[in-house]
Amino acid sequence: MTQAAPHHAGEPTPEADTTDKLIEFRNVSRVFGKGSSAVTAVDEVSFSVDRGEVFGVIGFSGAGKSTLIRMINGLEKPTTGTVTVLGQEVSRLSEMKLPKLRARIGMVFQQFNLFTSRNVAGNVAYPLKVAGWSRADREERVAELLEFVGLADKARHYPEQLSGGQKQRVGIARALAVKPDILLADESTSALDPSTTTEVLRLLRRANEELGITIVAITHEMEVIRSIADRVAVMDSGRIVEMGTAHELFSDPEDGEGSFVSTALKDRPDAEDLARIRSTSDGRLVTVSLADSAGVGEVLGTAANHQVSFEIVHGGLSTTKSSSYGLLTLSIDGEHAAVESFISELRGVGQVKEVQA
Ligand SMILES: Nc1ncnc2c1ncn2[C@@H]1O[C@H](COP(=O)(O)OP(=O)(O)OP(=O)(O)O)[C@@H](O)[C@H]1O
Repeated sequence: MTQAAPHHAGEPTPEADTTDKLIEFRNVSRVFGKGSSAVTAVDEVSFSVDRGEVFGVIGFSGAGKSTLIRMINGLEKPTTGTVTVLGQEVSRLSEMKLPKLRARIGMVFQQFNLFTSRNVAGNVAYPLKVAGWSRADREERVAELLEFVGLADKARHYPEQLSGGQKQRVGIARALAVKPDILLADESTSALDPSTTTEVLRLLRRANEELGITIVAITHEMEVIRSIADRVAVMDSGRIVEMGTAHELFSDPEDGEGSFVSTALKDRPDAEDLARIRSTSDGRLVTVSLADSAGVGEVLGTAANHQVSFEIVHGGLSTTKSSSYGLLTLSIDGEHAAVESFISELRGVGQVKEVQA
């Protein structure tokens, strides 16, 4: 990346922030402990996040997601490698400069972390007070933010009077208060029920689309990635094992036992499903991965012309932030040659794999 020469030892100038790569990890590892008890929480990770992107990091518990996100705002330091945020190498910033960088990075937490003794307006105003905003400016900004998150009528309520979803909306308003460039969302919906999750995800999406804020969201919930992420990194044992657009990941997940995406999507029938399917149907089983669900209906509609019949025995169609995809398992009945010709037609709309029953 392009970066201006440091103006004195180890501290790049703020003007270095001219790049569209807001965050860059280069060969970053973080090891906790020493010797035989050492744990490599993050292992040789490299990726970058562009301005305006929603970047999701997903993986099983203990994969290293929290450690990774904490390196973005300097709460953790890499053992090796470099983390550059807004043009500045985080671990080289002085105690004086780190708070300035942190002020440009908002954070939303799983447990909301609101001040119970302050009301909603007081919680949202807090970072503005720390940043030295005048009372009049604070009041104006708080009103604007509460309007944005749909809680204008709750300004004088205390956190204990709010639902989980409302508390998280206060958390988001507070994180956005000082107009940061980056929002870090650490399992922001994990404590919420499904309908509240949707409401909070919709708000994060609006923050990205309407305010242009770059978001890094770490989660173990596929739904979060599916509905807001542009690009995704899948972490396993400290490493990034898959990375791509949300669409690539969902429409063509890595096969194999233990692959996070395959397991979470349950995209292919497992042994139990197969036994159930086999007890009711003896057709040829294939899985069709659709990178785009357009066209599949038309092909399925030609089954009768091919003199085959089929049944969708597993999977379905779904959408990501920007597109649709599908993973269908079909049981196809008919003469061998007819089934073959129907399958070759299916290959025109997706990737077809035989399912070994
Ligand atoms: N301060 C620490 N000291 C020692 N080990 C740590 C520390 N922080 C994290 N670890 C270890 O590093 C590994 C990665 O942890 P991390 O919390 O980053 O994973 P995670 O994917 O965020 O998991 P979760 O979703 O459960 O929080 C784990 O094995 C964890 O026990």
